[in-house]
Amino acid sequence: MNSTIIEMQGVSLRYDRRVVLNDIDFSVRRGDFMAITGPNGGGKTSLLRMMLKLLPPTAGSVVYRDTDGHEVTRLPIGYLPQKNMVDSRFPITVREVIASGLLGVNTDKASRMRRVDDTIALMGLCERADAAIGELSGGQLQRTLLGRAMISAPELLVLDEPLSYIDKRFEHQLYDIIGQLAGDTTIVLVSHEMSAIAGMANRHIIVDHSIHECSAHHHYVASECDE
Ligand SMILES: Nc1ncnc2c1ncn2[C@@H]1O[C@H](COP(=O)(O)OP(=O)(O)OP(=O)(O)O)[C@@H](O)[C@H]1O
Repeated sequence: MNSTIIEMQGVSLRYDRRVVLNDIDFSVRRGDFMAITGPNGGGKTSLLRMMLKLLPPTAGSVVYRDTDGHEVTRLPIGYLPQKNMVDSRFPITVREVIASGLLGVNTDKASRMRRVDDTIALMGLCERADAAIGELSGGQLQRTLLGRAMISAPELLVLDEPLSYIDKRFEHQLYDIIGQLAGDTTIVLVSHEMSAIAGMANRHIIVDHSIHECSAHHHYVASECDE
């Protein structure tokens, strides 16, 4: 089995003359739990968006590989974007948002509805299931989007700041959920609060216009991370 799922080669991203990411060579392997941190504006979200092929790099290539090592155009990916990238004025309910994570997944209606109900319960949203997303608190919206990202049990889960707006009680539940997925699901997670979640990851990355891979200990002290 080929373990590389995403391969980035010579990837750069520029806006006009401003270099956001410079000549990155980087692979995600199947089963990795990759924790990414770094300063504001360092390029973390841009890196994720290029990994997801939502943003084309200025130079270089992003390639997806199947388990035989063949290049494929698509992968089953669940994505939790940063909350500020979601338009909460859109007239759609919690249940509909979570169910939209199953679009393109081939299941019958009964099991689809069961999965939606189970995910709503897992995210602690039973009482808000039929609320419009514009009526939710920040944490409830975050849990709704997390439910959408996870409901299809994707091969790769990309989470941009999953802890933002989340209260302490759900934070611990989230660690349990992610802990259960880790190993079977490849996880790429961006967070500024690395304390608890970094301990669960097997790879630790600092993104500051380039990529530094470190030991877990060094994750807390970016300046020690020079290779
Ligand atoms: N569409 C755009 N046009 C111009 N510049 C952009 C655009 N999108 C992002 N940038 C710039 O690219 C840089 C990297 O942004 P990015 O959101 O990737 O950083 P980040 O590491 O995720 O930051 P944060 O920790 O604040 O979330 C920033 O300087 C940002 O202003």
